Amino acid sequence: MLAVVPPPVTVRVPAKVNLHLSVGDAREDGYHELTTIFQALSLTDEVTVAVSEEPGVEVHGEGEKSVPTGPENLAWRAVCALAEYAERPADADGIRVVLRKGIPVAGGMAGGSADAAATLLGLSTLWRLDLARDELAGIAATLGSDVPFALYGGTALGTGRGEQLVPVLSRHTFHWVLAFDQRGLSTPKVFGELDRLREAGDPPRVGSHAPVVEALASGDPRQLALLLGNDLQAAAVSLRPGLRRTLRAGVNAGALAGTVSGSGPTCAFLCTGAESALEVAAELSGAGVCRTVRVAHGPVPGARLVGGDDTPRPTSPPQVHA
Ligand SMILES: C[C@](O)(CO)[C@H](O)COP(=O)(O)OP(=O)(O)OC[C@H]1O[C@@H](n2ccc(N)nc2=O)[C@H](O)[C@@H]1O
Ligand SMILES: Nc1ncnc2c1ncn2[C@@H]1O[C@H](COP(=O)(O)OP(=O)(O)OP(=O)(O)O)[C@@H](O)[C@H]1O
Repeated sequence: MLAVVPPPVTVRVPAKVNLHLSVGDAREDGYHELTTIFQALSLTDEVTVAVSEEPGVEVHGEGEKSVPTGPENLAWRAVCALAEYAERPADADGIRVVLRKGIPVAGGMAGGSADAAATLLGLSTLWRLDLARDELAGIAATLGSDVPFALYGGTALGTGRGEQLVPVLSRHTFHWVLAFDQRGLSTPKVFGELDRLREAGDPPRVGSHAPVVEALASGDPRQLALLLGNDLQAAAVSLRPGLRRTLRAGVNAGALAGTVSGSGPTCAFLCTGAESALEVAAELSGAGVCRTVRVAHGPVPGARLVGGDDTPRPTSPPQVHA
Protein backbone atom coordinates (compact mmCIF):
# COMPACT_ATOMS: atom_id res chain seq x y z
CA MET A 1 0.00 0.00 0.00
CA LEU A 2 1.24 3.55 -0.74
CA ALA A 3 1.31 6.13 2.10
CA VAL A 4 1.66 9.83 1.30
CA VAL A 5 4.24 11.45 3.59
CA PRO A 6 3.44 15.09 4.36
CA PRO A 7 6.29 17.58 3.78
CA PRO A 8 8.19 18.86 6.84
CA VAL A 9 6.78 21.91 8.64
CA THR A 10 9.02 24.68 10.03
CA VAL A 11 7.95 27.13 12.74
CA ARG A 12 9.78 30.25 13.95
CA VAL A 13 9.18 31.12 17.60
CA PRO A 14 10.26 34.09 19.75
CA ALA A 15 12.10 34.44 23.05
CA LYS A 16 10.44 36.45 25.81
CA VAL A 17 11.57 39.10 28.21
CA ASN A 18 9.62 39.91 31.38
CA LEU A 19 9.16 43.70 31.56
CA HIS A 20 7.58 43.29 34.98
CA LEU A 21 7.67 40.18 37.16
CA SER A 22 6.01 40.15 40.54
CA VAL A 23 6.37 36.86 42.44
CA GLY A 24 3.89 35.96 45.18
CA ASP A 25 4.22 33.25 47.80
CA ALA A 26 4.90 29.60 47.03
CA ARG A 27 1.69 27.61 46.48
CA GLU A 28 1.00 24.09 47.71
CA ASP A 29 1.84 22.67 44.27
CA GLY A 30 5.35 24.22 44.51
CA TYR A 31 4.62 27.00 42.00
CA HIS A 32 4.56 30.69 42.84
CA GLU A 33 1.68 32.97 41.98
CA LEU A 34 2.94 35.47 39.38
CA THR A 35 1.91 38.73 37.81
CA THR A 36 4.10 39.36 34.80
CA ILE A 37 4.21 41.34 31.59
CA PHE A 38 5.81 39.38 28.79
CA GLN A 39 7.14 40.82 25.56
CA ALA A 40 8.09 38.55 22.63
CA LEU A 41 11.42 39.48 21.01
CA SER A 42 12.92 39.05 17.53
CA LEU A 43 15.46 36.58 18.96
CA THR A 44 14.10 33.23 17.75
CA ASP A 45 14.43 29.46 17.50
CA GLU A 46 13.36 27.52 14.40
CA VAL A 47 11.76 24.15 14.79
CA THR A 48 11.15 21.66 11.97
CA VAL A 49 8.92 18.65 12.47
CA ALA A 50 8.86 15.83 9.95
CA VAL A 51 7.66 12.29 9.52
CA SER A 52 10.81 10.18 9.71
CA GLU A 53 12.07 6.66 9.97
CA GLU A 54 14.60 8.08 12.50
CA PRO A 55 12.40 9.57 15.22
CA GLY A 56 13.86 11.80 17.92
CA VAL A 57 15.26 15.27 18.55
CA GLU A 58 18.27 16.93 16.92
CA VAL A 59 19.69 20.25 18.18
CA HIS A 60 21.86 22.83 16.40
CA GLY A 61 23.03 26.32 17.31
CA GLU A 62 23.13 28.28 20.57
CA GLY A 63 23.97 25.97 23.50
CA GLU A 64 23.39 22.82 21.43
CA LYS A 65 25.59 20.65 23.66
CA SER A 66 23.62 21.46 26.82
CA VAL A 67 20.19 20.57 25.40
CA PRO A 68 18.99 17.03 26.10
CA THR A 69 17.83 15.07 23.04
CA GLY A 70 15.96 12.37 24.96
CA PRO A 71 12.38 12.26 26.29
CA GLU A 72 13.10 15.16 28.69
CA ASN A 73 13.47 17.61 25.79
CA LEU A 74 10.50 19.96 26.04
CA ALA A 75 9.90 19.74 22.27
CA TRP A 76 9.67 15.94 22.52
CA ARG A 77 7.32 16.27 25.49
CA ALA A 78 5.18 18.47 23.22
CA VAL A 79 5.13 15.71 20.55
CA CYS A 80 3.93 13.20 23.15
CA ALA A 81 1.34 15.60 24.63
CA LEU A 82 -0.15 16.38 21.21
CA ALA A 83 -0.16 12.71 20.16
CA GLU A 84 -2.05 11.86 23.34
CA TYR A 85 -4.48 14.77 22.90
CA ALA A 86 -5.18 13.76 19.32
CA GLU A 87 -5.35 10.10 20.34
CA ARG A 88 -2.51 9.17 17.99
CA PRO A 89 -0.10 7.73 20.59
CA ALA A 90 1.74 5.46 18.13
CA ASP A 91 2.44 8.42 15.79
CA ALA A 92 4.90 10.12 18.17
CA ASP A 93 7.37 7.40 17.26
CA GLY A 94 7.45 8.43 13.61
CA ILE A 95 8.35 12.10 14.21
CA ARG A 96 11.71 13.86 14.03
CA VAL A 97 12.13 17.34 15.53
CA VAL A 98 15.05 19.52 14.46
CA LEU A 99 15.76 22.54 16.70
CA ARG A 100 17.84 25.45 15.41
CA LYS A 101 18.46 27.47 18.53
CA GLY A 102 19.08 31.21 18.70
CA ILE A 103 17.63 31.60 22.22
CA PRO A 104 20.17 30.99 25.02
CA VAL A 105 19.66 27.72 26.92
CA ALA A 106 18.58 28.14 30.57
CA GLY A 107 18.84 31.89 29.97
CA GLY A 108 15.51 33.08 31.40
CA MET A 109 14.19 33.76 27.91
CA ALA A 110 11.95 30.67 27.69
CA GLY A 111 13.91 28.86 24.98
CA GLY A 112 12.70 25.36 25.82
CA SER A 113 9.15 26.67 26.18
CA ALA A 114 9.42 28.32 22.76
CA ASP A 115 10.49 25.00 21.22
CA ALA A 116 7.54 23.24 22.83
CA ALA A 117 5.11 25.86 21.52
CA ALA A 118 6.62 25.67 18.02
CA THR A 119 6.40 21.88 18.07
CA LEU A 120 2.71 22.01 19.02
CA LEU A 121 1.94 24.35 16.12
CA GLY A 122 4.19 22.52 13.63
CA LEU A 123 2.94 19.06 14.45
CA SER A 124 -0.72 20.06 14.51
CA THR A 125 -0.14 21.43 11.00
CA LEU A 126 1.77 18.33 9.85
CA TRP A 127 -1.02 16.11 11.16
CA ARG A 128 -3.70 18.49 9.82
CA LEU A 129 -5.43 18.57 13.20
CA ASP A 130 -6.93 22.01 12.59
CA LEU A 131 -6.72 23.07 16.25
CA ALA A 132 -7.40 26.67 17.30
CA ARG A 133 -4.52 28.48 19.02
CA ASP A 134 -6.54 28.55 22.25
CA GLU A 135 -6.84 24.78 22.12
CA LEU A 136 -3.07 24.48 21.59
CA ALA A 137 -2.56 26.87 24.51
CA GLY A 138 -4.47 24.48 26.79
CA ILE A 139 -2.00 21.70 25.91
CA ALA A 140 0.89 24.20 26.14
CA ALA A 141 0.04 25.07 29.76
CA THR A 142 0.49 21.42 30.77
CA LEU A 143 4.09 21.57 29.47
CA GLY A 144 5.30 24.70 31.29
CA SER A 145 4.26 28.10 32.58
CA ASP A 146 5.91 30.02 29.72
CA VAL A 147 4.73 27.79 26.84
CA PRO A 148 1.33 29.44 26.16
CA PHE A 149 2.92 32.89 25.79
CA ALA A 150 5.33 31.59 23.12
CA LEU A 151 2.28 30.57 21.04
CA TYR A 152 0.65 34.02 21.18
CA GLY A 153 3.66 36.36 21.37
CA GLY A 154 3.12 40.13 21.30
CA THR A 155 2.91 41.73 24.74
CA ALA A 156 0.74 40.10 27.39
CA LEU A 157 -0.13 40.14 31.06
CA GLY A 158 0.41 36.71 32.60
CA THR A 159 -1.16 35.60 35.90
CA GLY A 160 -1.58 32.32 37.77
CA ARG A 161 1.77 30.61 37.34
CA GLY A 162 2.27 32.76 34.22
CA GLU A 163 0.06 30.70 31.91
CA GLN A 164 -3.15 32.78 32.06
CA LEU A 165 -2.74 35.49 29.45
CA VAL A 166 -4.43 38.72 28.43
CA PRO A 167 -3.00 40.81 25.56
CA VAL A 168 -1.56 44.24 26.44
CA LEU A 169 -1.63 47.15 23.98
CA SER A 170 1.91 48.08 22.90
CA ARG A 171 1.90 50.59 20.06
CA HIS A 172 5.64 51.04 19.66
CA THR A 173 8.59 48.86 18.73
CA PHE A 174 11.06 48.70 21.60
CA HIS A 175 14.76 48.08 21.03
CA TRP A 176 16.74 45.77 23.28
CA VAL A 177 20.30 44.60 23.82
CA LEU A 178 20.67 41.14 25.34
CA ALA A 179 23.75 39.98 27.25
CA PHE A 180 24.07 36.16 27.37
CA ASP A 181 26.01 34.83 30.35
CA GLN A 182 28.68 32.10 30.26
CA ARG A 183 26.37 29.50 31.83
CA GLY A 184 22.63 29.13 32.40
CA LEU A 185 20.70 29.28 35.67
CA SER A 186 18.14 26.70 36.80
CA THR A 187 14.65 28.24 37.06
CA PRO A 188 13.59 26.18 40.15
CA LYS A 189 16.87 27.11 41.90
CA VAL A 190 16.23 30.82 41.31
CA PHE A 191 12.68 30.58 42.70
CA GLY A 192 14.14 28.62 45.65
CA GLU A 193 16.76 31.31 46.25
CA LEU A 194 14.03 33.97 46.31
CA ASP A 195 12.14 31.96 48.96
CA ARG A 196 15.38 31.74 50.97
CA LEU A 197 16.05 35.49 50.66
CA ARG A 198 12.47 36.23 51.74
CA GLU A 199 12.77 33.96 54.77
CA ALA A 200 16.03 35.66 55.75
CA GLY A 201 14.89 39.26 55.22
CA ASP A 202 12.70 41.40 53.03
CA PRO A 203 14.16 41.85 49.54
CA PRO A 204 12.48 44.71 47.63
CA ARG A 205 9.34 43.83 45.67
CA VAL A 206 8.22 45.39 42.40
CA GLY A 207 5.05 47.49 42.64
CA SER A 208 1.89 47.27 40.58
CA HIS A 209 1.99 46.35 36.88
CA ALA A 210 -0.51 49.12 36.00
CA PRO A 211 2.08 51.87 35.25
CA VAL A 212 3.92 49.43 32.96
CA VAL A 213 0.72 48.90 30.98
CA GLU A 214 0.37 52.70 30.66
CA ALA A 215 3.98 53.11 29.54
CA LEU A 216 3.50 50.43 26.88
CA ALA A 217 0.42 52.21 25.58
CA SER A 218 2.32 55.52 25.45
CA GLY A 219 5.11 53.86 23.47
CA ASP A 220 7.77 55.94 25.25
CA PRO A 221 10.86 53.80 26.00
CA ARG A 222 12.09 56.35 28.58
CA GLN A 223 8.86 55.96 30.56
CA LEU A 224 9.02 52.17 30.29
CA ALA A 225 12.70 52.09 31.30
CA LEU A 226 11.88 53.64 34.69
CA LEU A 227 9.39 50.85 35.39
CA LEU A 228 11.26 47.65 34.43
CA GLY A 229 11.27 45.38 37.48
CA ASN A 230 11.74 41.73 38.37
CA ASP A 231 11.36 40.12 41.81
CA LEU A 232 13.62 37.26 40.68
CA GLN A 233 16.50 39.64 39.94
CA ALA A 234 17.77 39.68 43.56
CA ALA A 235 17.77 35.86 43.58
CA ALA A 236 19.54 35.58 40.23
CA VAL A 237 22.16 38.12 41.34
CA SER A 238 22.60 36.30 44.65
CA LEU A 239 23.36 33.07 42.74
CA ARG A 240 25.43 34.84 40.07
CA PRO A 241 26.95 38.01 41.65
CA GLY A 242 28.72 38.93 38.38
CA LEU A 243 25.34 39.98 36.96
CA ARG A 244 25.60 43.20 38.97
CA ARG A 245 28.59 44.18 36.87
CA THR A 246 26.79 43.24 33.63
CA LEU A 247 23.74 45.33 34.57
CA ARG A 248 25.98 48.32 35.35
CA ALA A 249 27.97 47.91 32.14
CA GLY A 250 24.82 48.03 29.95
CA VAL A 251 23.67 51.29 31.50
CA ASN A 252 27.21 52.73 31.31
CA ALA A 253 27.19 51.77 27.61
CA GLY A 254 24.15 54.01 27.05
CA ALA A 255 21.08 51.81 27.68
CA LEU A 256 18.09 53.49 29.35
CA ALA A 257 17.82 50.64 31.88
CA GLY A 258 18.63 46.98 32.34
CA THR A 259 16.87 44.03 33.95
CA VAL A 260 17.52 40.35 34.47
CA SER A 261 15.15 38.49 32.12
CA GLY A 262 12.87 36.08 34.04
CA SER A 263 14.98 33.74 36.12
CA GLY A 264 18.15 34.93 34.38
CA PRO A 265 21.01 35.05 33.82
CA THR A 266 20.40 36.90 30.53
CA CYS A 267 20.33 40.67 31.08
CA ALA A 268 18.04 42.75 28.83
CA PHE A 269 18.77 46.44 28.20
CA LEU A 270 16.14 48.82 26.87
CA CYS A 271 17.48 51.44 24.42
CA THR A 272 16.08 54.62 22.90
CA GLY A 273 16.04 53.20 19.36
CA ALA A 274 17.60 50.79 16.85
CA GLU A 275 20.74 52.86 16.33
CA SER A 276 21.37 53.32 20.02
CA ALA A 277 20.90 49.55 20.55
CA LEU A 278 23.67 48.84 18.04
CA GLU A 279 25.97 51.32 19.82
CA VAL A 280 25.20 49.85 23.25
CA ALA A 281 25.75 46.32 21.90
CA ALA A 282 29.14 47.25 20.45
CA GLU A 283 30.31 48.86 23.68
CA LEU A 284 28.96 46.05 25.87
CA SER A 285 30.73 43.45 23.69
CA GLY A 286 34.01 45.17 24.47
CA ALA A 287 33.35 45.36 28.23
CA GLY A 288 34.11 41.67 28.83
CA VAL A 289 31.16 41.14 31.17
CA CYS A 290 29.26 38.49 29.19
CA ARG A 291 29.64 35.69 26.62
CA THR A 292 27.61 37.09 23.71
CA VAL A 293 25.66 40.24 22.95
CA ARG A 294 22.60 40.38 20.65
CA VAL A 295 20.21 43.13 19.58
CA ALA A 296 16.49 42.43 19.29
CA HIS A 297 13.21 44.28 19.03
CA GLY A 298 9.73 43.60 20.31
CA PRO A 299 6.91 42.98 20.35
CA VAL A 300 6.86 40.32 17.62
CA PRO A 301 4.21 37.67 16.94
CA GLY A 302 4.26 34.25 18.57
CA ALA A 303 5.00 30.90 16.92
CA ARG A 304 4.47 31.20 13.12
CA LEU A 305 4.84 28.83 10.22
CA VAL A 306 7.85 29.83 8.12
CA GLY A 307 6.82 30.79 4.61
CA GLY A 308 3.17 31.54 5.37
CA ASP A 309 0.88 33.07 7.92
CA ASP A 310 -1.01 30.30 9.54
CA THR A 311 -1.63 28.21 6.48
CA PRO A 312 0.69 25.39 5.48
CA ARG A 313 3.48 26.37 3.07
CA PRO A 314 2.96 25.63 -0.62
CA THR A 315 3.82 21.98 -0.55
CA SER A 316 6.73 20.47 -2.34
CA PRO A 317 5.57 17.37 -4.22
CA PRO A 318 4.69 14.81 -1.55
CA GLN A 319 7.19 11.99 -1.10
CA VAL A 320 5.63 8.58 -1.51
CA HIS A 321 6.88 5.67 0.55
CA ALA A 322 6.01 2.15 -0.49
C1 LIG B 1 10.58 32.69 35.45
C2 LIG B 1 9.61 32.62 34.29
O1 LIG B 1 10.30 32.44 33.09
C3 LIG B 1 8.87 33.95 34.22
O2 LIG B 1 8.19 34.08 33.00
C4 LIG B 1 8.63 31.49 34.48
O3 LIG B 1 7.95 31.67 35.69
C5 LIG B 1 9.27 30.12 34.42
O4 LIG B 1 8.51 29.37 33.56
P1 LIG B 1 8.94 27.90 33.08
O5 LIG B 1 10.40 27.82 32.83
O6 LIG B 1 7.98 27.53 31.98
O7 LIG B 1 8.65 27.12 34.39
P2 LIG B 1 8.00 25.68 34.62
O8 LIG B 1 8.64 24.68 33.73
O9 LIG B 1 6.50 25.82 34.61
O10 LIG B 1 8.49 25.45 36.11
C6 LIG B 1 9.81 25.14 36.43
C7 LIG B 1 9.98 25.35 37.91
O11 LIG B 1 10.06 26.76 38.21
C8 LIG B 1 9.38 27.06 39.41
N1 LIG B 1 8.23 27.94 39.13
C9 LIG B 1 7.83 28.20 37.85
C10 LIG B 1 6.77 29.06 37.59
C11 LIG B 1 6.10 29.62 38.71
N2 LIG B 1 5.06 30.44 38.54
N3 LIG B 1 6.51 29.35 39.97
C12 LIG B 1 7.57 28.52 40.20
O12 LIG B 1 7.94 28.30 41.35
C13 LIG B 1 8.92 25.73 40.00
O13 LIG B 1 9.97 25.28 40.84
C14 LIG B 1 8.83 24.83 38.76
O14 LIG B 1 8.98 23.47 39.08
N1 LIG C 1 14.18 22.35 23.73
C1 LIG C 1 14.95 22.72 24.76
N2 LIG C 1 15.75 23.80 24.64
C2 LIG C 1 16.52 24.18 25.68
N3 LIG C 1 16.59 23.52 26.85
C3 LIG C 1 15.81 22.46 27.02
C4 LIG C 1 14.96 22.02 25.98
N4 LIG C 1 14.31 20.94 26.44
C5 LIG C 1 14.72 20.72 27.70
N5 LIG C 1 15.63 21.62 28.07
C6 LIG C 1 16.26 21.69 29.43
O1 LIG C 1 15.58 22.72 30.14
C7 LIG C 1 16.50 23.56 30.84
C8 LIG C 1 15.96 25.00 30.81
O2 LIG C 1 16.08 25.45 29.49
P1 LIG C 1 15.39 26.76 28.89
O3 LIG C 1 16.26 27.23 27.78
O4 LIG C 1 13.96 26.53 28.58
O5 LIG C 1 15.49 27.73 30.16
P2 LIG C 1 14.95 29.16 30.41
O6 LIG C 1 15.00 29.96 29.15
O7 LIG C 1 15.66 29.69 31.60
O8 LIG C 1 13.45 28.90 30.77
P3 LIG C 1 12.39 29.94 31.36
O9 LIG C 1 12.76 31.30 30.93
O10 LIG C 1 11.10 29.44 30.74
O11 LIG C 1 12.47 29.72 32.85
C9 LIG C 1 17.83 23.40 30.12
O12 LIG C 1 18.88 23.48 31.02
C10 LIG C 1 17.74 22.04 29.45
O13 LIG C 1 18.37 21.05 30.24
